[in-house]
This record gives sequence, C-alpha cells and structure tokens, in this order.
Amino acid sequence: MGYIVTDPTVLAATVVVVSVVYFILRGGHDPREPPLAPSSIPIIGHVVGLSRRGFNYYVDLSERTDAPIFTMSLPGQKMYVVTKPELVQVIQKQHKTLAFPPIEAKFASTVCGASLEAKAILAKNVNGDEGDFGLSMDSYAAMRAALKPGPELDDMNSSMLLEIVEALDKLEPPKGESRNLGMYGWLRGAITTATTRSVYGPMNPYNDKSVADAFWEFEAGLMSILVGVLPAITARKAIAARTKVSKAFEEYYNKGGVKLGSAYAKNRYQSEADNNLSLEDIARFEVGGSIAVLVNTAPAAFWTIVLIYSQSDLLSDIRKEVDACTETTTDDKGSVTKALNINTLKEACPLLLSAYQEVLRYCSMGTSVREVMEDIYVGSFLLKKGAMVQMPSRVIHQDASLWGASVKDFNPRRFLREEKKNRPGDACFRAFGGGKTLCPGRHFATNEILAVVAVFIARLDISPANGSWDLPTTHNTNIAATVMEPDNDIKIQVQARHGYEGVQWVVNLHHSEKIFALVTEDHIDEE
Ligand code: HEM
Repeated sequence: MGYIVTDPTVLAATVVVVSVVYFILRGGHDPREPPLAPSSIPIIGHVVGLSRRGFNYYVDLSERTDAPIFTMSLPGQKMYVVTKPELVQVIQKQHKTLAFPPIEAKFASTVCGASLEAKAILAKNVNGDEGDFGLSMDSYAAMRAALKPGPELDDMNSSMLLEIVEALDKLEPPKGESRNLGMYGWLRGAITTATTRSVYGPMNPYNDKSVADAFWEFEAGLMSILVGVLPAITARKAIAARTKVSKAFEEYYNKGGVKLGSAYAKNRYQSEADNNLSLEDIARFEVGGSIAVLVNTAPAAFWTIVLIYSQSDLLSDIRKEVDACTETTTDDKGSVTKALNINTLKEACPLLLSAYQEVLRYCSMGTSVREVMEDIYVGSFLLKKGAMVQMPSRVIHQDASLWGASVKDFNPRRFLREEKKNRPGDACFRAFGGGKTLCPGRHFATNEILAVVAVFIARLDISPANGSWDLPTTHNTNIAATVMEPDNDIKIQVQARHGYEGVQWVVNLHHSEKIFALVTEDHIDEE
C-alpha cells in the first residue's frame, strides 16, 4: 500500500529534511569547485547512470558538461572527473596531494581479505610522506624495477614466448582438419598459463587448472566483495574462490617456489617479507596482484585478433608485413621452420602495431584514480580534501575534438607514422594510465599480445563458426579491468593456414631494450 502526504506541514518538513540530507550527502558545492554535472534524479542519479552505462556514463556527462573537469556528487562521496589531457598532466604531477597509494591500499586490503595486522602495515607511510620506506613504497619500487626493459624482463619474455608457441602448436589442427572452439576462452586460458608460468616459474600455483578457474571466479565476483553488504551471503562464492587461490600461493611460498620465479615474483615477495607481512597475508596480496597481471592482456589480444580477422583486407595487409619479416629455414629432411622475432615485428610491421594501439584506444575503459589529500587548486578549480579524482581513459579516447570525426570508429591506420598530424599528442593515449601509476607491465603485455597475434596471423586461418563476425557486447566488464571484456564468446573454426601446414614455429625476442613506445613517458625515457 502506498502513501500520499497531504498535510502541508509534514510536506514542508519532508522537503526540508530531504534537502538537508541531500546537501550533506553531496557535501555542499563551492562555486570555486569544478561545475556540477547535471543529474536527472536527485541524490542517486549518478549512481543509476553509472550502473546503467558503466564507464560510458563519464563520456555522456563529459559531452553534456563541456568542462575540463566536473563534479559528481554521489551519496557520501564527492568525485571530480577530468576530461582534458592537459589537466590530467597537471594532476599527475601533484602526486603527493592528489595521491593514488591510499586508494590502492584500501582497495587491496578489502579485495584481498587482508588481516588487521597487514592492513596496519600497509597503511604505515602509505603515501611516502615521511620518506621512501614502508610496504606501499617498497612494493611499487620492487614491481617497477623487475618489469622495466632489461635482463629480468628478458627472462620473463623468453619463458612466456615458449608457452605461447606451445599453446599454438596444440591449437593448430593437422592438415585437412579443423577445430571449433570459443576464442576468448581459449585465449584467456593460454595467456593465463603463459603469463603466470613466466612470473611464478615452474612451481606456478596456476599450473593447477582448478586454481586458475578459481582466480577467474574471484575476478567475476570482485564487485560483490567490494560492495561488502553481507559478504558471507552475497560474496560467498568469490570469497571461497579467493581462499582457494591464496592457499595455493601459501603452499608455493612454503615449498620455496618463489626462488625459481621471476624477479617480479621475488621482488614482490621480498618487499612484503621485509615489511613483516605474514606468509598468509603475502599469499592473500598475491591474489590481488594477479588482477593487474592477468585481466587485461587476454581481452586486448581477443579484440586485436577479432578486429583484424573480421576485415579481410586488413588481415591480408598485416599478413604481408608479418610474412616479410619471418625467417624460413629448411633442414636436410625437408622440415620447414619459420621464426618470428618480436623486435623485428616492432620495426617492420607498422600496420600491426598501429592496429594494436588502436584496439587499446578503442576498447579501453580504465580510469586513473586519485584521492585529494589537502584542498588544492588545479588550474582555476578548487579540489577539496577527501574527494576522489577520476581520469577515465574513455572520455579522452572518445573526444572528437582530439581525435576527429572518426573517433567512434575502429581505424587500424590511425597510429601509423604518416597519420601523426591527424591525431593528438601521445599524452592523449591513456590505455596504460600515466604518471606515477603508469602500468609497469605494458612492455611485457605488448610483447605477449604481439606474439599471440602475429603467430595467429602467420599460421592460422580462422573464421566465425556461425558465418559472421558478430562483435560481442561488453556491458559486464569487470570493475578491475581496463580493457572491455566480451560478454559472450565467439565460436571460431580454426585451420592451419593454407600452404603453411606442418611448419614448425619459433618466436624470439633477444633483448627487451627495443621497446614499442606507446605512451608519452616512453618517449621521454628514450630521449
Ligand atoms: C594490455 C594489457 C594491460 C593493460 C591495458 C594495462 C593497463 C593498466 C592500467 C590502465 C593501469 C593503471 C594505471 C593508472 O592507474 O594510471 C595498470 C596498472 C598496473 N599494471 Fe597493467 N595493464 C596491462 C597488462 C599488465 C601486465 C601483463 C602486468 C604485469 C606483468 C601489469 C602490471 C601492472 C601493475 C603492477 C599495475 C599497478 C601499478 C601501480 O599500482 O602503480 N599490467 N595497468
């Protein structure tokens, strides 16, 4: 039964209460702050918009607000959303006042189910305000050191490439036969195996398929863990899956598996042990750490392959590039071996590289986040302590004033050298974030994606099982992903490429120093 309030006093009192609550919830709005974004429903309008439209909601608001930064008042949280790359650069430089580590510490503690002791250790000097010490500061430095181009990254790359070639060897059907499979499912499995073996070494906990499956179950339920409403009921499956993965990591550390792992795994472990985290908490944090390592590479490889194969002219042009830099040898018995070198691909396959970068522009939906630690002006706008700053890549990647009228199209030639005058500066490419939180795994991920895609193109003919390349929707993309995840898989038919049956394939990468400079920071490093 519904109620209609007719008493004017009650009505007036209700209006006053609602207005006060609304004012408190949105924390008031100072005219010096960025302009308020319009909201069709008071109080919960943006929550509804975000849940309906996901990261596209920021694009909608940015088109309606037409300001370099705007304010979104969410119940209990004020948020500033940055829409212009120049302002992003200003914000990234203020990394102590507009800080990321405090947000990451809260996120990691909740998502990983850390103990109270671990939370306290992580919270100590979280933002590095007292100097360069503590778990938060040490683990950033440890990860970055291991993933930068050099011998340690070379080791990870070579182990990853062996796994990728082995997975493709198993995938390729014998001459005259074909195989049907779900493309995303296959790619995610192959990339999970290749990536985690190269990170964790021969005793990799994800060697056990049930542990890998549990990780993806945990990932699918991340939101329920983060929301935290009656988690024992709403997040039961995700928490059980997380426990399974963290127990597998405990066993890995107990048996000394990390000694055989990559510098990345060793550095992470050492920085946590040096800061007195218990083994249980180190294992818990590793489950969270796997999110950054695993969730974006498979969807990026998926979209690159689908978008290339679905355009036959593009496939043919990229095949010519890849074929031209493939070395062929034939032994005494007539066996043919073809070798692809990733460094050569980076120099000799401009269209492949441009298509890959365009996939990241077109499909990325991540947002760099900062917490306002003190009131601060950016440009002429006042940002208030306690608010969050969001810098969604999608808003900048979908801005026609930057990318031109074709911004909504997938244009694989957009990043060719000769197209430079038709696209904005490198700072507008935000697929890997930027500044202090720039993805340190971008070189590894790029090598892995280029290897998978180039070998697919060179050795396999694939076609959609139902006859047409219907691109899946992406509404259910996970909160932690920065590349759109397909809502459903595409069933494909795989055959050995005509004329290439029975060929042995080898993929090399001699030194990772030759990077594919994707982001503005890479160009600065090169100078
Ligand atoms: C195509 C694949 C990938 C994409 C698009 C991607 C993108 C990103 C983005 C957008 C961020 C956050 C940046 C920000 O907040 O400004 C990030 C962070 C991170 N990524 Fe990646 N990433 C990928 C693959 C990888 C891989 C394979 C690894 C590890 C081997 C990795 C390691 C990390 C780490 C450790 C962080 C956290 C950095 C921090 O907390 O400061 N990423 N990544």
